[in-house]
Amino acid sequence: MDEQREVQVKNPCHRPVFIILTAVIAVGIIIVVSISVVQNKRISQKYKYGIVLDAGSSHTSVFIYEWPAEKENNTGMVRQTHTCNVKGKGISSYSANPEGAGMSLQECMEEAKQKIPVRRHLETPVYLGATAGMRLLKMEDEDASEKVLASVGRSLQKYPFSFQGARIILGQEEGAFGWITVNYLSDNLRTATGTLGALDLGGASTQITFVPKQEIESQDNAIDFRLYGNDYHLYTHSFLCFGKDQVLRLSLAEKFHSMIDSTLLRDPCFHTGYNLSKKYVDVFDTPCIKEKSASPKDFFHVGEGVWVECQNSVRKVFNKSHCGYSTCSFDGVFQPSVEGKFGAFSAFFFVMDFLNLTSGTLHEAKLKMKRYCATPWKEIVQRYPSIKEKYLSEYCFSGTYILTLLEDGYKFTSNNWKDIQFIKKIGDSDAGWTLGYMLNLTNMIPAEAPDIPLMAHGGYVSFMVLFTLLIFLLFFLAFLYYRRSTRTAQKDII
Ligand SMILES: Nc1ccn([C@@H]2O[C@H](COP(=O)(O)OP(=O)(O)OP(=O)(O)O)[C@@H](O)[C@H]2O)c(=O)n1
Ligand SMILES: [Ca+2]
Repeated sequence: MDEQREVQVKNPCHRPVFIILTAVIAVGIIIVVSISVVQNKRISQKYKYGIVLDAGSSHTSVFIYEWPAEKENNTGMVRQTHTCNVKGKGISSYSANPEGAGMSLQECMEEAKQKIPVRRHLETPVYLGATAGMRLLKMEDEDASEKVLASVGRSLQKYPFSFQGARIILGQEEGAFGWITVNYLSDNLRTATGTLGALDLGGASTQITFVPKQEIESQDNAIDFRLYGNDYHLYTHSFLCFGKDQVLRLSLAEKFHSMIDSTLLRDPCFHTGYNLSKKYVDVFDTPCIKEKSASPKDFFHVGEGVWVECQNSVRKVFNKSHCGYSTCSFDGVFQPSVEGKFGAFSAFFFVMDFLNLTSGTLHEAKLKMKRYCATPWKEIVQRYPSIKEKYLSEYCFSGTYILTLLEDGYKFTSNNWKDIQFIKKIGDSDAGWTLGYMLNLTNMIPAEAPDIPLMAHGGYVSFMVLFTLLIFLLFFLAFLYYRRSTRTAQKDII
């Protein structure tokens, strides 16, 4: 009996060291398995989708966004996977035929059905936001604007997605969501290391949004956000009628008032040799022009190509006569001094990119514009045969308007000109208000910072390798210890 008990006591598996070693190994294996399960969930991740329609004054675009389902609240996770340009003009041009507005969206929405996996259709939200074109139509004919919105709403409801509404967004929203988009895509919101101002130029309105150093004197221009645990106090303004198509009309109307021969409009913002018969209504039929001058049905639009005179004529569009605040941009609108870096997108980019003015100094930009505007129309048409003549004819005017708006309107100078980056996209996604609008409506940007991930991928791999090696070492030590203990026990018995 005594002999048997002695053998049992000496069994090495029952010794404390061995038990501790086995427990450590077991815990180690559990940790390694748990971490690898949690970490590798990422591989089998599912994606979610969202659709935003940007119903602009000149055209409508459909944007499809995608993000990993489990990382909804992490910054930088949403990206644009597809975009479709609706054929034809913007929805506000369908005021006389509202049904046409809804029908115009069909082709792009069919495309969206193909691009988004069928199992995600029902839960995919669809938002339509209309901007300045519809704001102007509402001012002119509220009933027509409601019919157009109802038509696009009916059309979008026919698709298997989750329709969330079609509405005219406010100018402040357009500015603020554009700012959120560029800062989200640049990963500035999580890091809080400074933000990028946003400059958006459309056909019918333009927006400026940034974090100012000065106090915001007008409440209409102030917006507050708390994003990822940081507070932002933004200045924003949307100038209705200051999109480039409306300013062209304003500028032509201004020239009409001082014309001697009302059938001949001489224009320094168009190239020499440009001569086209245009309709008077095409200039004046907009609520942006208050004073309609009595003119004939048609007129000849004749180019003169003189940049300095063009800039003088564009300057007349900015009303600087009154300002009820310490500083104003124009039209009596309060604006603090521009601050920090800016991203300038949509027509700011299209025009400056075409004119090769996205880099260089303000002085160089002016010299290039002078040369470009003085180039005869015949030469311009030959140089750019693939560009539609209507667009081509307007670049001298548009470039001049952009330089004047930025320098005389917003008060950028040759010193901070380099702080303006003309951008189309950041990564895969277009700069514009649509992404910020969707992030806001889906609550995808939390007010407080989300939890930091367990560990970065590099750290995870190193941890797993080291931990596995450690477990092997422990196994080996346990084996050596077991062998030595059994040998000693056998010797003791003998
Ligand atoms: N490749 C392109 C695309 C567009 N445009 C012009 O740029 C202007 C504005 O385009 P966009 O930013 O798309 O304006 P919208 O969103 O339609 O207008 P808004 O924001 O004012 O509603 C329009 O005059 C359009 O003709 C351009 O010159 N070159
Ligand atoms: Ca726009």
